[in-house]
Formats: sequence, C-alpha cells, structure tokens
Amino acid sequence: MKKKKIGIMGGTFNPIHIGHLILGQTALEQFQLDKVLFMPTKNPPHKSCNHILDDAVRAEMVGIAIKDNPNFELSTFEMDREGITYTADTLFQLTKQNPDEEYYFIVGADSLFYIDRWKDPGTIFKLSKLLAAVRGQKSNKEMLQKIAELNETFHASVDLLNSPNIDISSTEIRERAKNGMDIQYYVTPNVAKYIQKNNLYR
Ligand SMILES: Nc1ncnc2c1ncn2[C@@H]1O[C@H](COP(=O)(O)OP(=O)(O)OP(=O)(O)O)[C@@H](O)[C@H]1O
Ligand SMILES: O=C(O)c1ccc[n+]([C@@H]2O[C@H](COP(=O)([O-])O)[C@@H](O)[C@H]2O)c1
Repeated sequence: MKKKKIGIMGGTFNPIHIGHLILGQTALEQFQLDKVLFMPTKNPPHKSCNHILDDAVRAEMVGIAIKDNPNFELSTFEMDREGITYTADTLFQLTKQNPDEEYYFIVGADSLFYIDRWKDPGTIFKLSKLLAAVRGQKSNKEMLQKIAELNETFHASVDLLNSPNIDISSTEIRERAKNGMDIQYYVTPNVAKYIQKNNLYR
C-alpha cells in the first residue's frame, strides 16, 4: 500500500510568519506531499520560556494563518502532550498510530546545523525524511556539506528545499511589534490584525 506523505512543519510559531508558510508550501510542491501539518511546540526544549505566548494563542495564530490552504492543517499533537515534547518522541508516536503515513520533517538552516544535538537524532532520521531550507548566512554549499555529513553519520535522508532565502524571524517580528512598528508583510494580514487587536508583544 502506498503510504500518505505527510509534511511536518514544527515550530514555536511565536508568531507564525511568512517564512514558515513558504517552507510548508515549497515542501508540499517539491515532494508532492499529501498535506503539511503545522505543529506548534509545547515546551521548546532549547528556548527560554519567559517571552513565549501561551500555547492556545500561538496555536490560534497558526490556525488563522493557514485557514485558506486546504493542504495545510494545524496539529496540536505536541501541545496536547505533557512535559517537554521532543521530535523523536513525536515521530515515534505518530508512526505507531498511523502506519499508513510517512513523515517529512521540515526545518530551516539553523535547525539543520543543530539537529545532531537534538534528543535521539537516530530515531528522527529513521522515522522521517528531513527537508531543509536555506536561511540567513548559510550558503547552499554549506547546507549541502552538512546534509552529506548527516546522510553519512545517520544513514539519513535529508534533502534541500528549493525555497527562497527569506531572512526574517519571529524575534524580529516581536521586536517590531514591541516598538509599535508595522508587521504587515512579515505575517499574514489576519495574523497582523490578531496581534494588533490583542496587543501582543507590547
Ligand atoms: N525565515 C525562515 N527561513 C527558513 N526557515 C525558517 C525561517 N523562520 C523559521 N524557520 C524554521 O522554521 C522552524 C520553526 O521556527 P521558529 O518558530 O522557531 O521561528 P523563528 O523565526 O526561528 O523564531 P525565533 O526568532 O523566535 O527563534 C525552524 O526549523 C526554523 O529553522
Ligand atoms: O527534539 C529535540 O531535541 C528538539 C530540539 C529543538 C527543536 N526541536 C523541534 O524543532 C522544531 C523547530 O523548533 P524551534 O524551537 O526552532 O521553533 C520544533 O518542532 C521543535 O520541537 C526539537
């Protein structure tokens, strides 16, 4: 039986921005995925939690941002679990529950260069194919070198996404909102409205 191809765009999404959305859409098209799950993290293992908005608020913004794309879906799979949610555990549980699905985990360059220090990278590479996007200063050459290293060390399947380098971050958006600057074009119009209406990041 042919397995369903499911992309997972995991992130803190504080807030979700157009970089995340373009990554999801690129992965969907380039790898003919059936859908992409946008999966906000609960307790990001490596981020300090004091400036991170509540789970429900981050999830609501994700829902608003993707609502017009029938191939995108909000997944609260990690938010619904207790404690720190590691990607290896998420993939283990998803694979057990859905044997008819195969997973494509989508990351930006910063995550790619750090992933061998995540919990149990061997399991991540065994249970998913990794799709990595350029970001910031990392060149295609550096990305391809890292991909080759991961492929060799972990017998992984890692591919480079053909996405444009969109050098924006949630940090920058939070800063702009805090300083009363416009965040339109960084996020979808409905997310911009939501942030403004709820006075977030001020
Ligand atoms: N502009 C971007 N280009 C490519 N990948 C990105 C971009 N923004 C985020 N990502 C990737 O999306 C995933 C989730 O990112 P996250 O929600 O932490 O956003 P962020 O912009 O990095 O946030 P922050 O600035 O708060 O650290 C990570 O794998 C990250 O590398
Ligand atoms: O499992 C880990 O050890 C791990 C460490 C860092 C990040 N992650 C995952 O990577 C994705 C992007 O995370 P972040 O913090 O950059 O938004 C998100 O799904 C996180 O759960 C996972």
